[in-house]
Amino acid sequence: MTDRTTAKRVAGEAAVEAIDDESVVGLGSGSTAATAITALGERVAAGLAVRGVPTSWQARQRAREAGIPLTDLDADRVDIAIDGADQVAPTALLKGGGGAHVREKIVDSDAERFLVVVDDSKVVDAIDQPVPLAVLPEARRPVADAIAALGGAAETRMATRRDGPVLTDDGAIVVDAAFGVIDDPAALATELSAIPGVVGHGLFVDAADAVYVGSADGSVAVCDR
Ligand SMILES: O=C(CO)[C@H](O)[C@H](O)COP(=O)(O)O
Repeated sequence: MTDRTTAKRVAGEAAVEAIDDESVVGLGSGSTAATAITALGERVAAGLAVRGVPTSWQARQRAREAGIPLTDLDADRVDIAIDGADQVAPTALLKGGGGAHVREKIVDSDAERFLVVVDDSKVVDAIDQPVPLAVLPEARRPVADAIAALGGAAETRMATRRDGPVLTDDGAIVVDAAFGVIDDPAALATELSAIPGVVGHGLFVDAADAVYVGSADGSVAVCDR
């Protein structure tokens, strides 16, 4: 097991301890959130009564395998969501490495409490990785032009196992928009949301209630936000 794997697992397991009986739980996407789904499945097997709301096809499959009963946002409000992130800065998260950021934002923002689980390599002073966008396919070129007008550079994320772009669970293409170091994530988030054809973006501003940061030595730092 790699150091990074241990760090992710302990963060996921620690966050799952915060889930109360009878909760509706947002189930995040990605490898770190997967450790929380596994740990939650173990608590369900031990008698915890919860219902999960998956943030992606992947999360749904993992939850089924873990034995977690599922519900949806029509039927239930989310009490607590646990999700990963690609970067964690003081006032914002970057998400969408797996292209699930639109559904993740819907579920995570519906939650009464949103817990982020990361290994310690994800904590940064400022977000500097490209921002994933979910874009309607017809809007690819106009969105790229709008990103350029904001001083960024847009690159369509291509699939590795087939010819064509990466598609989200909802059929949007994923465009990664590079801006270098993002000094004002709130302002950029507003600008990205206003671009026609952008279904959603991976900047989550002031969204987390707590961040669980796992380390390779098995320790977890919990940072309330
Ligand atoms: O936002 C996400 C998917 O869209 C993931 O939560 C994010 O990419 C982190 O993934 P991992 O825990 O595998 O590093």
